[in-house]
Amino acid sequence: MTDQHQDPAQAPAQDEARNQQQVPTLYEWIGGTEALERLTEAFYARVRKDELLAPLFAHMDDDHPQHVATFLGEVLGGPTRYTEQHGGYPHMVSRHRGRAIKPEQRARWVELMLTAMDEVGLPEDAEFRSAFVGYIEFGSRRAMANSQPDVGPTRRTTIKKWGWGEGVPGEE
Ligand code: HEM
Repeated sequence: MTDQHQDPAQAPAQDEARNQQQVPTLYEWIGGTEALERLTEAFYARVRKDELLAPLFAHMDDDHPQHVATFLGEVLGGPTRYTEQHGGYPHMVSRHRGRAIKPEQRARWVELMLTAMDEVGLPEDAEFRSAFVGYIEFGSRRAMANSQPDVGPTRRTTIKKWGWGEGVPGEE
């Protein structure tokens, strides 16, 4: 059936589906793996020099920033490489377990991440920043909770995806 002959009752739903397909993922919007790796390199360079955070990360591998970039890429709707090649969600949780992250360390982690976002020139539109910062806030609070002594096993086994939420590009 051509567009000319489509049932008018179905047209709004089809328009909506078409519009939704045009909305890029946060992964595409940020600039893909290359942008995420720039972000995590700049971020962990700051972490290494930070008095509150450096002790927590004293033993991280050189490829830690790259692994976190891969994880974030999957969260933001990019390739599912962290799940396929790096142990997925359970591995990420296991790396936070038992570290007893303190509230002031989490807050500093978020602060340095926001600084690094500006440093590497991530998109500055309100829609992108609010969505990404929303995830950083969410993920850092989950990491802190899962790092506390005596916390039980997590129910989640797969990486949670994050999208635009209420602020989608192109809307006022
Ligand atoms: C959105 C928030 C966060 C995400 C997405 C995240 C992600 C990750 C991932 C993917 C790993 C494992 C990397 C690998 O596979 O090698 C990891 C490890 C780790 N994370 Fe996080 N993390 C977050 C928040 C935090 C916070 C708030 C802290 C502490 C303030 C923290 C401390 C650590 C530490 C200490 C490790 C282990 C480093 C090592 O290998 O020695 N994370 N994180």
